[in-house]
Amino acid sequence: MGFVPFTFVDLIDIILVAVIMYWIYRMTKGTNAPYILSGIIAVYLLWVVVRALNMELLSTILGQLISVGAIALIIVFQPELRRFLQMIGMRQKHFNFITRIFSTGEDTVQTNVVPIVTACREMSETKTGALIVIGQQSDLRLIAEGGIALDAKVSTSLIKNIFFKNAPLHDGAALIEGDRIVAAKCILPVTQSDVPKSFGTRHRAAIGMSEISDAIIVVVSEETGDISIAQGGEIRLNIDPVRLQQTLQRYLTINTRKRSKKEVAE
Ligand SMILES: Nc1ncnc2c1ncn2[C@@H]1O[C@H](COP(=O)(O)OP(=O)(O)OP(=O)(O)O)[C@@H](O)[C@H]1O
Repeated sequence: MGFVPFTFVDLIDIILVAVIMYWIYRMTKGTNAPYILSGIIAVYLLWVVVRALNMELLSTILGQLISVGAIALIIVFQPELRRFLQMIGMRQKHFNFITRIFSTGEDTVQTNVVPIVTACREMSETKTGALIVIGQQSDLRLIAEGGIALDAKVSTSLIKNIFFKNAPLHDGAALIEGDRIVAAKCILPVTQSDVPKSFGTRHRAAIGMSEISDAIIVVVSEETGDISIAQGGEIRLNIDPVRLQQTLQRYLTINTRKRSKKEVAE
């Protein structure tokens, strides 16, 4: 018996399936979707077996179930599909070839974390609620467009002013890119993952935003004054200002290094 021929197209096929499976894993991490998905796969496998055994009645019933399956999938996985579309919407800024050619390098200005950390420390002391998104490579235009455009230099006073209780812009998130506060009063996507019941919408929005982009989100709790930081779908609760500064600097440095490596490779 000879070997099954393995072509270059088969290799691409396997890589693409692996990438899709990884995406599905990332999008469904922490939700009930994997259980539903395994149920669907079980029904499908049963249908294949039943058909192979020529069991007419069962095969017809399962076949009918599977034919309406596509619509059922869209309904069941609506939150995940939504997150997936948002993820595509917030693709990397440099992914776009045309943008890369015409890029002036302005978007690589490093964020100075010191005024942000000082503002968070002072807001923490006064228990002023805040939600700050620090953008990196993901394109956050959609988020900025949902808020009020600002385009002002990052400063401690301005951040505190935005989140000052009852100030017109205090509700929602402030978006920082490079050294500018791009917008305030932005609405972030709330996570659909399983998070502790004690998490309110501000913390859920921080996690949700970090799931669909590479942004770093800093939260100051209005209830406790605690500072938390969300990145990559994970949230680190109650970190002190010194740790906040170190963590922000580390996240931003990692990304800058990744970027310069990419630029060298290009
Ligand atoms: N999707 C969202 N996008 C942006 N900001 C949001 C969003 N959801 C809630 N917020 C902000 O969070 C505030 C409500 O926070 P809430 O008390 O529900 O959350 P929390 O996580 O318990 O935070 P805290 O510890 O500060 O009370 C809102 O007034 C609004 O400013």
